[in-house]
Amino acid sequence: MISRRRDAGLGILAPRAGAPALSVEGIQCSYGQVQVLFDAGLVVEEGEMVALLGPNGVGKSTTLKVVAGLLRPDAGVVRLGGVDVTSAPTRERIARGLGQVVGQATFSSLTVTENLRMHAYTIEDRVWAQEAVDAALAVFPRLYARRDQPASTLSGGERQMLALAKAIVQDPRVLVVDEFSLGLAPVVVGGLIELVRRLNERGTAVLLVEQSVNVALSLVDRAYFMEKGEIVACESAGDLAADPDRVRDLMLGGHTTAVTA
Ligand SMILES: Nc1ncnc2c1ncn2[C@@H]1O[C@H](COP(=O)(O)OP(=O)(O)OP(=O)(O)O)[C@@H](O)[C@H]1O
Repeated sequence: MISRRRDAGLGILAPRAGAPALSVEGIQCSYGQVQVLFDAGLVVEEGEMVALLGPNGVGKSTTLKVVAGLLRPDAGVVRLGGVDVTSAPTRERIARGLGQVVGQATFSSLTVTENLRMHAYTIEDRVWAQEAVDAALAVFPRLYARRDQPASTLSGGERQMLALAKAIVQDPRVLVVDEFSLGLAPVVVGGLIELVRRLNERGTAVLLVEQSVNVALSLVDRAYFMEKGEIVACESAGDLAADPDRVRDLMLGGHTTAVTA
């Protein structure tokens, strides 16, 4: 099993004791002149698994891109372990324990193994880095069989596996995942879900955007619901599972409920 190893040589401050794994506060974000996030905020505590749900086009993926450092917000703060990373490059976020399965960011001309090695770059101990790559490949026999193929030749499901294998290499403190069930066969989704569950059981906090509400609610502790770029509700998965009508209403939008947690 991979041991925790962080802050490799970047001179990065330790996270604040007791701070959430991830917090997002007051995010405003635009594509050109069009604003899509309005004061969006959420919290993922250490070791927690949380979903971000809502109708199409309300800003869920945009929120994850802001967390991952792929988009710079117009206003607001992103913190990892209590440390403000709003202006930090992706490399620093990874070093602070952020793993991301957002936008399938693989290097398509590099092989599967080379892609994993790229994502082990924050690990100073090169022997340990190789062990981490081997451990990640061991989780996915399909990827192991394709380890010397360019990532461009992988299927959609195999690319999602590679994206999660990257996260295993990084051994993240908090993992953000954007819609891994989209377009994948149920058997592949089942395997990916199991892996995310195992990562979470080992202590990785998870923020999940997922089209399938059933998949999401079977996994998470809490769910935030987003509408038109704002968080409109936050409820426990247990309460939501007992109230399918409320879940349907929240997923259809048109809600004005205040955030309760
Ligand atoms: N690169 C982009 N350029 C311009 N507009 C964009 C871009 N990406 C997303 N948008 C717009 O921003 C809004 C929010 O998109 P986003 O992908 O964050 O929503 P979402 O809630 O994740 O949707 P879905 O559930 O359909 O994936 C949408 O209106 C979308 O059309």
